[in-house]
Amino acid sequence: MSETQGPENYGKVALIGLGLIASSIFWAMKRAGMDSHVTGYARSAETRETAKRLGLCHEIVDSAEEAVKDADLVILAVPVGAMGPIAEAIAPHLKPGCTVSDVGSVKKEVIEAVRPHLPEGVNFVPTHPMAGTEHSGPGAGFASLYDNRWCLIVPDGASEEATARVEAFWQALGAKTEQMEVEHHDLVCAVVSHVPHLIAYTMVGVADDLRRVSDQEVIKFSAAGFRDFTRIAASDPTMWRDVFMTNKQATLEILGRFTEELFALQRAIRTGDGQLLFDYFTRTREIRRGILQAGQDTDAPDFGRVKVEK
Ligand SMILES: NC(=O)C1=CN([C@@H]2O[C@H](COP(=O)(O)OP(=O)(O)OC[C@H]3O[C@@H](n4cnc5c(N)ncnc54)[C@H](O)[C@@H]3O)[C@@H](O)[C@H]2O)C=CC1
Ligand SMILES: O=C(O)C(=O)Cc1ccc(O)cc1
Repeated sequence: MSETQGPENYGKVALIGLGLIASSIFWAMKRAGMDSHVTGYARSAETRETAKRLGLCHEIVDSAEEAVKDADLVILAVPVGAMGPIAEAIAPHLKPGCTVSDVGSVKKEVIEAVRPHLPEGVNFVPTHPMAGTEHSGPGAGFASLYDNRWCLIVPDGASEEATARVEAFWQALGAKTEQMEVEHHDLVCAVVSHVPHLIAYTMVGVADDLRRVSDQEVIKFSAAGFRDFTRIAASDPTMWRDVFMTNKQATLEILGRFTEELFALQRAIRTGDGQLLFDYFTRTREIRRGILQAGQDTDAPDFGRVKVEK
Protein backbone atom coordinates (compact mmCIF):
# COMPACT_ATOMS: atom_id res chain seq x y z
CA MET A 1 0.00 0.00 0.00
CA SER A 2 1.16 3.56 -0.62
CA GLU A 3 2.25 5.59 2.38
CA THR A 4 0.21 8.33 0.79
CA GLN A 5 -2.94 7.52 -1.14
CA GLY A 6 -3.41 10.81 -2.94
CA PRO A 7 -3.94 11.35 -6.67
CA GLU A 8 -0.16 11.84 -7.04
CA ASN A 9 0.36 8.09 -6.63
CA TYR A 10 0.59 6.17 -9.87
CA GLY A 11 0.94 2.40 -9.69
CA LYS A 12 3.69 2.21 -12.27
CA VAL A 13 5.86 5.08 -13.51
CA ALA A 14 8.25 4.89 -16.48
CA LEU A 15 11.18 7.29 -16.73
CA ILE A 16 12.55 7.57 -20.26
CA GLY A 17 16.00 9.19 -20.14
CA LEU A 18 17.94 8.88 -16.90
CA GLY A 19 19.72 12.20 -16.48
CA LEU A 20 19.60 15.03 -13.96
CA ILE A 21 15.85 15.60 -14.23
CA ALA A 22 14.69 11.95 -14.20
CA SER A 23 17.07 10.89 -11.43
CA SER A 24 15.93 13.84 -9.30
CA ILE A 25 12.31 12.81 -9.91
CA PHE A 26 13.11 9.30 -8.67
CA TRP A 27 14.92 10.49 -5.53
CA ALA A 28 12.16 13.01 -4.77
CA MET A 29 9.48 10.29 -5.24
CA LYS A 30 11.39 8.13 -2.81
CA ARG A 31 11.69 10.95 -0.30
CA ALA A 32 7.94 11.61 -0.63
CA GLY A 33 7.25 7.98 0.30
CA MET A 34 5.54 7.15 -2.98
CA ASP A 35 5.55 3.42 -3.56
CA SER A 36 5.03 3.47 -7.32
CA HIS A 37 7.02 0.86 -9.20
CA VAL A 38 9.50 2.91 -11.25
CA THR A 39 11.01 1.53 -14.43
CA GLY A 40 13.81 3.39 -16.18
CA TYR A 41 15.35 3.40 -19.62
CA ALA A 42 18.21 5.39 -21.15
CA ARG A 43 19.63 5.04 -24.64
CA SER A 44 23.19 4.14 -23.74
CA ALA A 45 24.11 0.88 -22.01
CA GLU A 46 26.69 2.79 -19.97
CA THR A 47 24.01 5.13 -18.53
CA ARG A 48 21.78 2.14 -17.75
CA GLU A 49 24.67 0.45 -15.93
CA THR A 50 25.44 3.60 -13.95
CA ALA A 51 21.76 3.93 -13.06
CA LYS A 52 21.69 0.35 -11.77
CA ARG A 53 24.82 0.94 -9.72
CA LEU A 54 23.28 4.08 -8.17
CA GLY A 55 20.05 2.25 -7.29
CA LEU A 56 18.04 4.50 -9.59
CA CYS A 57 14.55 3.12 -10.29
CA HIS A 58 13.26 -0.29 -9.20
CA GLU A 59 14.07 -1.75 -12.58
CA ILE A 60 16.23 -0.65 -15.51
CA VAL A 61 15.25 -2.13 -18.86
CA ASP A 62 16.89 -2.23 -22.28
CA SER A 63 14.20 -0.56 -24.38
CA ALA A 64 11.75 2.31 -24.07
CA GLU A 65 8.98 0.01 -25.34
CA GLU A 66 9.57 -2.37 -22.44
CA ALA A 67 9.78 0.49 -19.92
CA VAL A 68 6.32 1.88 -20.74
CA LYS A 69 4.56 -1.51 -20.62
CA ASP A 70 1.68 -1.24 -18.08
CA ALA A 71 2.89 2.21 -16.96
CA ASP A 72 0.21 4.59 -15.63
CA LEU A 73 2.52 7.58 -15.97
CA VAL A 74 5.28 7.86 -18.59
CA ILE A 75 7.71 10.77 -18.21
CA LEU A 76 9.89 11.68 -21.20
CA ALA A 77 13.10 13.19 -19.79
CA VAL A 78 15.36 13.24 -22.85
CA PRO A 79 16.73 16.25 -24.80
CA VAL A 80 13.85 18.03 -26.55
CA GLY A 81 15.00 16.94 -30.02
CA ALA A 82 14.62 13.28 -28.99
CA MET A 83 11.02 13.55 -27.68
CA GLY A 84 9.26 12.92 -31.02
CA PRO A 85 11.18 9.76 -32.04
CA ILE A 86 10.77 8.34 -28.51
CA ALA A 87 7.01 9.04 -28.56
CA GLU A 88 6.76 7.28 -31.92
CA ALA A 89 8.62 4.23 -30.59
CA ILE A 90 6.60 3.85 -27.38
CA ALA A 91 3.14 4.72 -28.76
CA PRO A 92 2.04 1.17 -29.70
CA HIS A 93 3.11 -0.12 -26.28
CA LEU A 94 1.32 2.41 -24.05
CA LYS A 95 -1.32 1.23 -21.59
CA PRO A 96 -4.76 2.48 -22.73
CA GLY A 97 -5.79 5.57 -20.72
CA CYS A 98 -2.31 6.20 -19.30
CA THR A 99 -0.78 9.65 -18.94
CA VAL A 100 2.29 10.68 -20.91
CA SER A 101 4.24 13.70 -19.73
CA ASP A 102 7.53 15.36 -20.64
CA VAL A 103 9.89 17.72 -18.83
CA GLY A 104 11.37 19.48 -21.86
CA SER A 105 12.53 23.09 -21.65
CA VAL A 106 10.52 23.96 -24.78
CA LYS A 107 6.84 23.18 -25.17
CA LYS A 108 5.40 24.11 -28.60
CA GLU A 109 7.71 21.98 -30.74
CA VAL A 110 7.73 19.15 -28.23
CA ILE A 111 3.92 19.02 -28.24
CA GLU A 112 3.89 19.11 -32.05
CA ALA A 113 6.46 16.31 -32.19
CA VAL A 114 4.86 14.06 -29.55
CA ARG A 115 1.08 14.46 -29.78
CA PRO A 116 0.53 13.03 -33.30
CA HIS A 117 2.03 9.70 -32.21
CA LEU A 118 -0.11 9.19 -29.09
CA PRO A 119 -3.13 6.92 -29.38
CA GLU A 120 -6.67 8.13 -28.64
CA GLY A 121 -7.44 8.02 -24.92
CA VAL A 122 -3.87 8.64 -23.79
CA ASN A 123 -3.55 11.95 -21.91
CA PHE A 124 -0.58 14.12 -22.71
CA VAL A 125 0.32 16.58 -19.93
CA PRO A 126 3.53 18.47 -20.80
CA THR A 127 5.45 19.94 -17.85
CA HIS A 128 8.59 21.97 -17.28
CA PRO A 129 10.31 22.05 -13.89
CA MET A 130 12.08 25.41 -13.57
CA ALA A 131 14.93 23.83 -11.67
CA GLY A 132 18.23 22.39 -12.70
CA THR A 133 21.96 22.63 -12.45
CA GLU A 134 24.79 22.67 -14.96
CA HIS A 135 25.38 18.97 -14.25
CA SER A 136 23.89 16.16 -16.28
CA GLY A 137 23.62 12.38 -16.29
CA PRO A 138 22.20 9.81 -13.85
CA GLY A 139 24.58 10.73 -11.02
CA ALA A 140 23.63 14.42 -11.06
CA GLY A 141 20.18 14.14 -9.47
CA PHE A 142 19.17 14.84 -5.89
CA ALA A 143 15.90 14.69 -3.95
CA SER A 144 15.58 18.39 -3.12
CA LEU A 145 16.06 19.74 -6.67
CA TYR A 146 12.39 20.67 -7.04
CA ASP A 147 11.80 22.01 -3.53
CA ASN A 148 9.94 25.30 -3.71
CA ARG A 149 10.69 25.60 -7.45
CA TRP A 150 8.04 26.21 -10.08
CA CYS A 151 6.91 23.41 -12.31
CA LEU A 152 5.01 24.85 -15.27
CA ILE A 153 2.15 22.72 -16.57
CA VAL A 154 0.97 23.15 -20.17
CA PRO A 155 -2.17 20.96 -20.37
CA ASP A 156 -2.91 21.79 -24.01
CA GLY A 157 -6.16 19.84 -24.12
CA ALA A 158 -5.46 17.08 -21.58
CA SER A 159 -8.37 16.10 -19.33
CA GLU A 160 -8.74 18.07 -16.10
CA GLU A 161 -8.39 14.91 -14.06
CA ALA A 162 -5.13 13.84 -15.73
CA THR A 163 -3.76 17.38 -15.41
CA ALA A 164 -4.70 17.62 -11.72
CA ARG A 165 -2.95 14.30 -11.00
CA VAL A 166 0.25 15.43 -12.71
CA GLU A 167 0.12 18.70 -10.73
CA ALA A 168 -0.37 16.74 -7.49
CA PHE A 169 2.60 14.54 -8.46
CA TRP A 170 4.91 17.55 -8.88
CA GLN A 171 3.65 19.11 -5.66
CA ALA A 172 4.49 15.86 -3.86
CA LEU A 173 8.04 16.20 -5.27
CA GLY A 174 8.27 19.61 -3.56
CA ALA A 175 7.43 21.92 -6.48
CA LYS A 176 4.89 24.71 -6.83
CA THR A 177 2.82 24.37 -9.99
CA GLU A 178 1.26 26.84 -12.38
CA GLN A 179 -0.60 26.21 -15.62
CA MET A 180 0.53 28.14 -18.66
CA GLU A 181 -0.51 28.43 -22.27
CA VAL A 182 2.03 26.93 -24.67
CA GLU A 183 3.24 29.97 -26.65
CA HIS A 184 3.40 32.06 -23.50
CA HIS A 185 5.50 29.35 -21.86
CA ASP A 186 8.06 29.42 -24.64
CA LEU A 187 8.30 33.22 -24.55
CA VAL A 188 8.64 33.38 -20.75
CA CYS A 189 11.36 30.72 -20.86
CA ALA A 190 13.19 32.53 -23.64
CA VAL A 191 13.36 35.58 -21.32
CA VAL A 192 14.19 33.93 -18.00
CA SER A 193 16.27 30.96 -19.13
CA HIS A 194 17.09 30.41 -22.80
CA VAL A 195 18.53 33.80 -23.82
CA PRO A 196 20.39 34.20 -20.48
CA HIS A 197 22.07 30.84 -21.21
CA LEU A 198 23.03 32.04 -24.70
CA ILE A 199 24.50 35.23 -23.24
CA ALA A 200 26.54 33.19 -20.76
CA TYR A 201 27.78 30.88 -23.53
CA THR A 202 28.75 33.95 -25.58
CA MET A 203 30.58 35.76 -22.76
CA VAL A 204 32.62 32.68 -21.88
CA GLY A 205 33.39 32.21 -25.58
CA VAL A 206 34.52 35.86 -25.82
CA ALA A 207 36.83 35.46 -22.82
CA ASP A 208 38.25 32.33 -24.38
CA ASP A 209 38.82 34.07 -27.72
CA LEU A 210 40.48 37.14 -26.25
CA ARG A 211 44.15 36.44 -26.68
CA ARG A 212 45.22 39.56 -24.73
CA VAL A 213 43.76 38.01 -21.56
CA SER A 214 45.26 34.63 -20.79
CA ASP A 215 43.24 31.60 -19.70
CA GLN A 216 45.10 31.71 -16.38
CA GLU A 217 43.97 35.31 -15.81
CA VAL A 218 40.37 34.43 -16.64
CA ILE A 219 40.44 31.65 -14.04
CA LYS A 220 42.49 33.53 -11.45
CA PHE A 221 40.64 36.85 -11.47
CA SER A 222 37.12 35.71 -12.33
CA ALA A 223 34.72 37.62 -10.07
CA ALA A 224 31.21 36.48 -9.21
CA GLY A 225 29.55 37.63 -12.45
CA PHE A 226 31.90 35.77 -14.75
CA ARG A 227 31.96 32.72 -12.47
CA ASP A 228 28.16 32.51 -12.77
CA PHE A 229 28.52 32.68 -16.55
CA THR A 230 31.05 29.84 -16.56
CA ARG A 231 28.73 27.69 -14.43
CA ILE A 232 25.86 28.21 -16.84
CA ALA A 233 28.10 27.79 -19.91
CA ALA A 234 29.17 24.38 -18.56
CA SER A 235 25.62 23.05 -19.17
CA ASP A 236 25.00 20.09 -21.46
CA PRO A 237 25.67 21.01 -25.15
CA THR A 238 23.10 18.55 -26.58
CA MET A 239 20.33 19.80 -24.35
CA TRP A 240 21.01 23.46 -25.13
CA ARG A 241 21.53 22.93 -28.87
CA ASP A 242 18.06 21.34 -28.92
CA VAL A 243 16.53 24.21 -26.91
CA PHE A 244 17.66 26.80 -29.47
CA MET A 245 16.81 24.59 -32.45
CA THR A 246 13.24 24.19 -31.15
CA ASN A 247 12.46 27.54 -29.48
CA LYS A 248 13.60 29.55 -32.46
CA GLN A 249 10.83 32.11 -32.70
CA ALA A 250 10.78 33.20 -29.05
CA THR A 251 14.56 33.22 -28.59
CA LEU A 252 15.06 35.26 -31.79
CA GLU A 253 12.41 37.76 -30.64
CA ILE A 254 14.05 38.22 -27.24
CA LEU A 255 17.55 38.29 -28.74
CA GLY A 256 16.41 41.07 -31.10
CA ARG A 257 15.27 43.14 -28.15
CA PHE A 258 18.42 42.29 -26.22
CA THR A 259 20.75 43.47 -28.98
CA GLU A 260 18.77 46.74 -29.35
CA GLU A 261 19.20 47.47 -25.65
CA LEU A 262 22.84 46.46 -25.77
CA PHE A 263 23.47 48.88 -28.64
CA ALA A 264 21.75 51.66 -26.66
CA LEU A 265 24.04 50.99 -23.69
CA GLN A 266 27.06 50.75 -25.98
CA ARG A 267 26.15 54.13 -27.44
CA ALA A 268 25.74 55.64 -23.95
CA ILE A 269 29.24 54.45 -23.04
CA ARG A 270 30.70 55.82 -26.28
CA THR A 271 28.99 59.23 -25.93
CA GLY A 272 29.61 59.48 -22.19
CA ASP A 273 25.90 59.42 -21.29
CA GLY A 274 26.34 58.43 -17.65
CA GLN A 275 22.78 59.48 -16.79
CA LEU A 276 21.34 56.90 -19.18
CA LEU A 277 23.49 54.18 -17.66
CA PHE A 278 22.59 55.25 -14.12
CA ASP A 279 18.85 55.29 -14.87
CA TYR A 280 19.03 51.93 -16.62
CA PHE A 281 20.92 50.26 -13.77
CA THR A 282 18.52 51.81 -11.22
CA ARG A 283 15.60 50.23 -13.06
CA THR A 284 17.23 46.80 -13.28
CA ARG A 285 18.18 46.88 -9.60
CA GLU A 286 14.47 47.11 -8.75
CA ILE A 287 13.84 43.84 -10.61
CA ARG A 288 16.36 42.04 -8.41
CA ARG A 289 14.74 43.54 -5.30
CA GLY A 290 11.35 42.34 -6.53
CA ILE A 291 12.67 38.77 -6.92
CA LEU A 292 14.15 38.83 -3.41
CA GLN A 293 10.93 40.20 -1.92
CA ALA A 294 8.94 37.46 -3.65
CA GLY A 295 11.22 34.94 -1.92
CA GLN A 296 12.56 33.65 -5.21
CA ASP A 297 16.25 34.25 -4.72
CA THR A 298 17.52 31.80 -7.25
CA ASP A 299 21.10 32.54 -6.15
CA ALA A 300 20.42 31.05 -2.75
CA PRO A 301 21.66 27.52 -3.44
CA ASP A 302 25.12 27.36 -4.92
CA PHE A 303 24.51 24.49 -7.33
CA GLY A 304 28.22 23.81 -7.64
CA ARG A 305 28.40 23.01 -3.97
CA VAL A 306 24.86 21.87 -3.25
CA LYS A 307 24.65 18.86 -0.96
CA VAL A 308 23.53 15.80 -2.84
CA GLU A 309 20.79 14.07 -0.86
CA LYS A 310 19.63 10.67 -1.93
N1 LIG B 1 19.15 20.29 -16.98
C1 LIG B 1 18.28 21.18 -16.60
O1 LIG B 1 18.65 22.10 -15.87
C2 LIG B 1 16.84 21.07 -17.04
C3 LIG B 1 16.48 20.24 -18.11
N2 LIG B 1 15.19 20.19 -18.51
C4 LIG B 1 14.80 19.34 -19.64
O2 LIG B 1 14.77 18.01 -19.18
C5 LIG B 1 15.18 17.11 -20.20
C6 LIG B 1 16.27 16.20 -19.68
O3 LIG B 1 17.35 17.01 -19.27
P1 LIG B 1 18.48 16.49 -18.28
O4 LIG B 1 17.96 15.45 -17.36
O5 LIG B 1 19.14 17.69 -17.73
O6 LIG B 1 19.46 15.82 -19.33
P2 LIG B 1 20.64 14.77 -19.10
O7 LIG B 1 21.62 15.02 -20.21
O8 LIG B 1 21.12 14.79 -17.70
O9 LIG B 1 19.90 13.39 -19.37
C7 LIG B 1 19.30 13.08 -20.58
C8 LIG B 1 19.06 11.58 -20.62
O10 LIG B 1 18.43 11.25 -21.83
C9 LIG B 1 19.11 10.16 -22.44
N3 LIG B 1 18.92 10.27 -23.88
C10 LIG B 1 19.42 11.18 -24.73
N4 LIG B 1 18.95 10.97 -25.96
C11 LIG B 1 18.14 9.91 -25.88
C12 LIG B 1 17.37 9.18 -26.80
N5 LIG B 1 17.34 9.54 -28.08
N6 LIG B 1 16.67 8.12 -26.36
C13 LIG B 1 16.70 7.75 -25.07
N7 LIG B 1 17.41 8.40 -24.14
C14 LIG B 1 18.11 9.45 -24.55
C15 LIG B 1 20.55 10.31 -22.00
O11 LIG B 1 21.22 9.09 -22.08
C16 LIG B 1 20.33 10.76 -20.56
O12 LIG B 1 20.09 9.64 -19.75
C17 LIG B 1 15.57 17.96 -21.41
O13 LIG B 1 14.50 17.97 -22.33
C18 LIG B 1 15.76 19.35 -20.83
O14 LIG B 1 15.43 20.35 -21.75
C19 LIG B 1 14.18 20.84 -17.84
C20 LIG B 1 14.48 21.63 -16.77
C21 LIG B 1 15.85 21.83 -16.30
O1 LIG C 1 21.09 26.00 -13.85
C1 LIG C 1 20.40 26.99 -14.12
O2 LIG C 1 20.77 28.15 -13.85
C2 LIG C 1 19.10 26.85 -14.76
O3 LIG C 1 18.61 27.81 -15.30
C3 LIG C 1 18.42 25.52 -14.71
C4 LIG C 1 17.41 25.30 -15.78
C5 LIG C 1 17.83 24.93 -17.04
C6 LIG C 1 16.90 24.67 -18.03
C7 LIG C 1 15.56 24.78 -17.76
O4 LIG C 1 14.68 24.51 -18.73
C8 LIG C 1 15.12 25.14 -16.50
C9 LIG C 1 16.05 25.39 -15.50
